[in-house]
Amino acid sequence: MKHLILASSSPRRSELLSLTLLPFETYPSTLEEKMDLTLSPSQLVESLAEQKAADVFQSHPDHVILGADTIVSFQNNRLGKPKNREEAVQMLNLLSGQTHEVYTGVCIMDENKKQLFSVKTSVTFYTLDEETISWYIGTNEPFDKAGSYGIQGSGSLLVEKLDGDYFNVVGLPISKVVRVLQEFGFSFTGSVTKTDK
Ligand SMILES: Cc1cn([C@H]2C[C@H](O)[C@@H](COP(=O)(O)OP(=O)(O)OP(=O)(O)O)O2)c(=O)[nH]c1=O
Repeated sequence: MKHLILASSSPRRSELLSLTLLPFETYPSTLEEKMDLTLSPSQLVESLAEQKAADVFQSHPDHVILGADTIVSFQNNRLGKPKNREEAVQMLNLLSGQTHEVYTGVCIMDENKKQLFSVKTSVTFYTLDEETISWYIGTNEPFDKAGSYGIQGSGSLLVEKLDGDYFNVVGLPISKVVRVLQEFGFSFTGSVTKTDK
């Protein structure tokens, strides 16, 4: 059985992949992410996920590599991580009272094959006044997250409703991921011994 590598520095992705109970190592890619605005949101996240996986595959060609990328898409805007407080304020104002889409692209590859897919989740925000936005930025949550919020943290207070896979918003659509990992020989159902009560 080949070893699995998560090509990511995201603690959330690591936690979500741990839910499978599969052993894996983590090697973040050093790729500098560029937003190619000629691509659709799903093409963009798939392309970035593929670049991250391919980057780590170069130094670990005998492993199965999983790369992922998450962006927030609202109308013609593609929102990654904010560079500073001003950008975070802008993004949260843009998303206030609106429904946006979160796309996560995933690339799983080894020396024989490559699987590329993306998952979309729609998220609706309550209307956010200035005070709420300032309070939320003060939590420091926005700065390492696409769209300037974390649904798994205090960002949950901004969200009115969601349509789709919650874990996709957090950075990895784990139930779809394990099904694709099965095509690479990993069995998540075989990784635990069940005892009947
Ligand atoms: C919208 C949203 C994003 N995010 C996170 C998931 C991703 O970690 C991050 C988007 O940045 P990414 O560039 O997808 O990932 P990353 O830089 O954190 O990690 P790596 O490239 O090494 O894999 O935003 C949340 O944690 N919660 C949310 O609600």
